[in-house]
Amino acid sequence: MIVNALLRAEGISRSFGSTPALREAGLSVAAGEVLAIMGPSGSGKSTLLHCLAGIFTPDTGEVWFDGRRLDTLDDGRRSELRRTAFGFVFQFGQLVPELTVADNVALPLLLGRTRRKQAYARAASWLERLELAGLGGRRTGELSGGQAQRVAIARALVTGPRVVFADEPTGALDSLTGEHVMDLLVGLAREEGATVIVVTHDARVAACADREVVVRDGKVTDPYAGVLR
Ligand SMILES: Nc1ncnc2c1ncn2[C@@H]1O[C@H](COP(=O)(O)OP(=O)(O)OP(=O)(O)O)[C@@H](O)[C@H]1O
Repeated sequence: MIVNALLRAEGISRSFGSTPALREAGLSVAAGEVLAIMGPSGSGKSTLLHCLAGIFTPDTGEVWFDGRRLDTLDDGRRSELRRTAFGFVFQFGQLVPELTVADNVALPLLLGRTRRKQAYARAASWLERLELAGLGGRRTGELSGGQAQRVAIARALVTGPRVVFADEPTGALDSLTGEHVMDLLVGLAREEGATVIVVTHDARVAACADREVVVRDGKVTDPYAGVLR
């Protein structure tokens, strides 16, 4: 197993009503690792991601982040941890349409009480890194799918997160655009030393990862497959 894992799930189970989504799933993720979670539709990938990120709490089992139990933190502490240590990229619908691109990227910093001027300066620098310079004043509805996903990546990375959670980040994009978006996400996260956990159906997306695990029937089939350390 991974010694000193940054993030670890141990025997986590979670049901929705009578539907079991996770059945004693286990997974360890090392700091700086880029991990792909694959598996059939309905196998429990998103539920696992949400439990690792503290969005859902498992019914049983434990989740540890950086040596601390995450699943037993109260809602306020878990949302603070999500805001400060984690970044999120979803398939779509994550940007606030009433706000401009720059507002969307600056938002997590403003919520964390960074001063306005500094927040917008950092947002502008991240927009540039994501090849979006000049688009800061646009409304998100005026963007292409690939541009919107790059804005979402800028927003996920602007706070300097330890872990970026991505759920089908290229699911709504054509394959060439998806590849470009993935290259930017993985490249920039590596530059920043962030860990990336990406749920995907796409083998080309998984190929960007250091390691790939498969979820089947609510379990990680071989949680240490491909572990090098
Ligand atoms: N909010 C929910 N309410 C009820 N059932 C849910 C909910 N979320 C997930 N489930 C059920 O839990 C199981 C696992 O779902 P999950 O979304 O984790 O799978 P997945 O592998 O991510 O699927 P997909 O690849 O299709 O997105 C499925 O049977 C699903 O129907």
